[in-house]
Amino acid sequence: MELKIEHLSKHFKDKTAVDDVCLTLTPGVWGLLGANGAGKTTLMRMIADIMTPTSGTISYDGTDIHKMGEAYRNLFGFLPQDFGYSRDFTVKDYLEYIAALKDVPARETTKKINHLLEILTLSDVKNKKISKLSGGMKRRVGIAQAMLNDPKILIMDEPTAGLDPGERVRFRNFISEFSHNRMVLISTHIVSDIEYIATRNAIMKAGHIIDVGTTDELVKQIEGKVWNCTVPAEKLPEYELRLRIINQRGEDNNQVSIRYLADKAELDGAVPASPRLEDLYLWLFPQTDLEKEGM
Ligand SMILES: Nc1ncnc2c1ncn2[C@@H]1O[C@H](COP(=O)(O)OP(=O)(O)OP(=O)(O)O)[C@@H](O)[C@H]1O
Repeated sequence: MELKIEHLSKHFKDKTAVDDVCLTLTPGVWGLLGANGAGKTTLMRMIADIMTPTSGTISYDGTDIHKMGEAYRNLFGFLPQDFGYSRDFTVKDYLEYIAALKDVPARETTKKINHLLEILTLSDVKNKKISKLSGGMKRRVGIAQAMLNDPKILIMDEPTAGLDPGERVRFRNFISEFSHNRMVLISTHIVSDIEYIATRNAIMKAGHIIDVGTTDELVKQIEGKVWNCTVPAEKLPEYELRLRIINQRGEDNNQVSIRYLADKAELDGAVPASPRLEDLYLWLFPQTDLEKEGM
């Protein structure tokens, strides 16, 4: 089972949002990482077949998805950044409505909905109006609707936005289990949400996929560039100007433990740290770049 994206581009009037992207998705969880404006949403919308590419093709097991029509949609679940629902819908009514739209057989609908409500800890609010739910609950209703037809391909745009730490952990475990024999593509800029569950990651910058690999493969490129050091607190302002400090934690005796990115140690007593995906993300997307649109 594979989803092959070949030379896919999307041009808007004065903007190229996705630029000649080639990527082959295989079963497992795929993290799509990139800063704001990198083109993640545009790419996902084209994979979901709700936006027409300017050029390029997407094929599922060798068949162009446009030729598959309904058959492709039946394989597919999509959580957009903002999913639409009528203000008057209760959670249960809404999921029943989506199940009907997705041609889920009527005899399976109630069982499926109850199962998803339970896993996503929404059973207690199933008769509440969606408009009255918290942001995290609304997001979980969005996740439930995307999974109603048991999709073989599940695409989720920022699924963990608004989830609290407990909900994030449950989501990660749930998706990990669900991804067996399916393709799950998750876009996020919260790297820790996918670091431990992504089989592979694709990194997107300014419309291009700039790297693809397992977390271990990807972080190799910054081995020897991540450092830990404990420094006196009064030195911190000076070091903040000189170094790319990515984490700092106050210690006893007016000391601060810092983690920073640099080609060499720079400070006496610095020890190399094992690189993590978040370090790579910050290496590839320095804060100054993150503030610019399109990186
Ligand atoms: N309909 C549109 N018309 C014009 N430009 C667009 C349109 N949709 C997206 N863009 C531009 O294309 C670029 C990529 O946008 P996209 O939303 O795909 O990025 P993203 O990586 O999903 O960002 P975010 O994480 O903020 O959602 C941005 O510069 C955006 O302004």
